[in-house]
Amino acid sequence: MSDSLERLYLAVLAARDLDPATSRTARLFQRGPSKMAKKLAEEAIEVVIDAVNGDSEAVIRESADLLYNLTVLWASAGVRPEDVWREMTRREDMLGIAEKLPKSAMKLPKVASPRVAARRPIVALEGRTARKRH
Ligand SMILES: N=c1c2ncn([C@@H]3O[C@H](COP(=O)(O)OP(=O)(O)OP(=O)(O)O)[C@@H](O)[C@H]3O)c2ncn1[C@@H]1O[C@H](COP(=O)(O)O)[C@@H](O)[C@H]1O
Repeated sequence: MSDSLERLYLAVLAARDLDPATSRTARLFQRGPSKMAKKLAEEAIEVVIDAVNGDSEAVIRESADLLYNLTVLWASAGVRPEDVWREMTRREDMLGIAEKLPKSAMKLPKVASPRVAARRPIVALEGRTARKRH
């Protein structure tokens, strides 16, 4: 999926300078971040409504529109897809462990490389009772 989004992002960047009369993307850039944000919010609401209605086909279509409008907003905000993937990896490294660790074990190592510092130490779990002692 990230390949598709990255290709779309590059297409959006390329379309930014096209004629707004023929390019929706160029028109969105011409109208600015508030219009982009409005479209993104509209798409998010359409996804929600279709999901609540159990219309999975519509959820698929509106999700593609949502992702399109998201990449346009990323481009406008100077955010690249790889910036988002990096943050998702950071969370995957941390939250995947943090959900199981008792709070006392979540002290970051004092000195470490940025990537290691971002990871919480892995400790042997003593089962769910470990949480109750805090
Ligand atoms: N991936 C998309 C893409 N997905 C969705 N959309 C447009 O976004 C619309 C969905 O938003 P809306 O539901 O608000 O559409 P709408 O209600 O018809 O439009 P408005 O009345 O709200 O303006 C769709 O109808 C499409 O027209 C897209 N428009 C362009 N792209 C890609 O963006 C690149 C640049 O294309 P242009 O913008 O056409 O230059 C190309 O790679 C395109 O494939």
